[in-house]
Amino acid sequence: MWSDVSDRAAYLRAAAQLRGNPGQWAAYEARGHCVVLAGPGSGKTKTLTTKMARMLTEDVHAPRGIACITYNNECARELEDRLAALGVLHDKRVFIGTVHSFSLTQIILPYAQAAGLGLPMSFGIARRAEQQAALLEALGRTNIPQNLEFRLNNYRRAYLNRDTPEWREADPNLAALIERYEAGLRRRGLIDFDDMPLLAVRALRSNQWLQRALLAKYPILVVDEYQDLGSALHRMVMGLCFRTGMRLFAVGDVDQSIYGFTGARPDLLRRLSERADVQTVRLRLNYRSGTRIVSASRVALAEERDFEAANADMQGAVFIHSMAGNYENQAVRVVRDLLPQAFIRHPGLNLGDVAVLYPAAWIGDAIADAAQAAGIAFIRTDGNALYPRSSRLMQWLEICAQWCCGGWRSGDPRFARILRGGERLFGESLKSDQRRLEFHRLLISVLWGQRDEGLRLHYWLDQLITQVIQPFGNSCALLRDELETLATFAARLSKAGDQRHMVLSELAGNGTHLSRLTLSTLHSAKGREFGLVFMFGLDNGRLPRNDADHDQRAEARRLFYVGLTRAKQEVHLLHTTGRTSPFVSEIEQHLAAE
Ligand SMILES: Nc1ncnc2c1ncn2[C@@H]1O[C@H](COP(=O)(O)OP(=O)(O)OP(=O)(O)O)[C@@H](O)[C@H]1O
Repeated sequence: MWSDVSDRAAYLRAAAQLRGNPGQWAAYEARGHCVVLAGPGSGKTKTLTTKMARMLTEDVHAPRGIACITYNNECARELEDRLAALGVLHDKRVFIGTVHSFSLTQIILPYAQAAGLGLPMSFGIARRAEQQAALLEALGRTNIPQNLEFRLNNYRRAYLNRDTPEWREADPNLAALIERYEAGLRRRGLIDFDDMPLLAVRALRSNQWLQRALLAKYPILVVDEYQDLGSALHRMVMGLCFRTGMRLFAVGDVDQSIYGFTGARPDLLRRLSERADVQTVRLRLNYRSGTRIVSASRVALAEERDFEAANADMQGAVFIHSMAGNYENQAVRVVRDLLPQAFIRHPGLNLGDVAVLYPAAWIGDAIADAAQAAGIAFIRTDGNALYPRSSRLMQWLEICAQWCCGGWRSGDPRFARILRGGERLFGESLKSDQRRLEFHRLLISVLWGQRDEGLRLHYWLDQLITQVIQPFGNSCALLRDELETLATFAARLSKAGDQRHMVLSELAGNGTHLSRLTLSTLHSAKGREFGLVFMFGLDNGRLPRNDADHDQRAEARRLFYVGLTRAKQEVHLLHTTGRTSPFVSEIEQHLAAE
């Protein structure tokens, strides 16, 4: 949670930059519902954060606040960082998080009983093993067929209203299985991840007073990356904003929709922007990328768009590399040749300005191994990362580590931020003032006593786990998954673990991206920007996949577009010789014709 704007000058300075762009300024000045629909690098996030800082100062007065919903915890962290840079401080006035966490913390936990959701007084969030046990029971089998969980969850997301005939008619067997599965979870006193938005929508639909209670708390709803958020959020927006009176400020880009496979519906954003009671703003200028990268991205998208680079003097460059050998051989070439050559062209950049992006996490293993062998520090943000980047507990530990590695002296991060983050995580067990005080006391004493960046991470973490995390976290139902993630990571740090040599500064560095090469899937790179981008593994059969149908091929094309548009100065498209992705071939033809 965040709060007051401590430094008005910071957001006013940011606003002065928007003034030169009529679209951004119109969005900044909008008083009613407003949707910003614009391409990559056009300043959607910049406009959103600056406007949020302004609305918190000028439009919404304490104790009321603003709820801001975004796609995942990584995007939420990006927004938190950008807001912090605008002087927006932490407290209870602002919610920033995913649809799931909004549903859980703002609707289900406070109102489950009053809203008649049929949940027990005390319920927990199902761990993976518990979900599987409930599903096996519902199936009456000993194994779960491949893809079933994926299909089941997509079905739940697609048919929100179970009172309609479609719920049962579209796939009667699946609908019945889901009902048995959910009943099994409830018997165990559990809800799962996908239950969260579903229960929240149900609670809102049948309780007008609940919509008004949320309006009282949050008169403004801000939504980032609208194209990737599914029907549940759209339903909430329809109810809360267009029937109950919350003001909506949403940004998104249909061309960057890359989560259709999880049930995201980009057409919902388009429909929203077509409403007569919504002011729709379109932005044309790309502030991020050089002119050559912008024109290559138009080719990549294969749709008529009028985007232009904001700075015509900045050309940027697009390189295509046909590479022999397997991914391991190719990765060595990236690390040994291409990366050093790029630094010679751009001596002002450092590793933190570079990303290697690839279509799937396993392809990233080759780059990670080559970087490790070459002694290059990197940070992985994909599924094969040291720990899931989406873990709020691990994100909090990263800032605790930063504080111990010098933040205590520089004020970056501030201890108040660590404290509030901790209070949010362990909130369930901090109900009394005395308990909260005890938490503050223990946390400061453990962190203060371990201010040494060379400290073995295993030792540092062990102190924190035994003295703070276990005493305050073990009784928190909402932390069960997170504690499992932490235990897995801690095991890797132990004497027999593959990460036993890790020191504190490495965990701190994981949270900053500074001076580290970023390794990421194309999906996880959404919303980010880098000076130099290497897109690795762009082979036919991988992007798009061999078995892709029409829609999947279109989504693969958008994914390619998202990757390409992360780059400011240079983008490198790398593919295996003889297996060029058709998307790369199109760019090749475009470059040849230039
Ligand atoms: N009016 C402006 N003047 C100068 N720089 C700007 C302006 N608007 C945006 N920028 C800069 O352009 C870059 C891209 O902005 P931002 O990340 O907000 O774009 P976005 O539309 O959210 O991009 P994407 O959809 O690709 O994630 C940032 O470095 C931002 O600071």
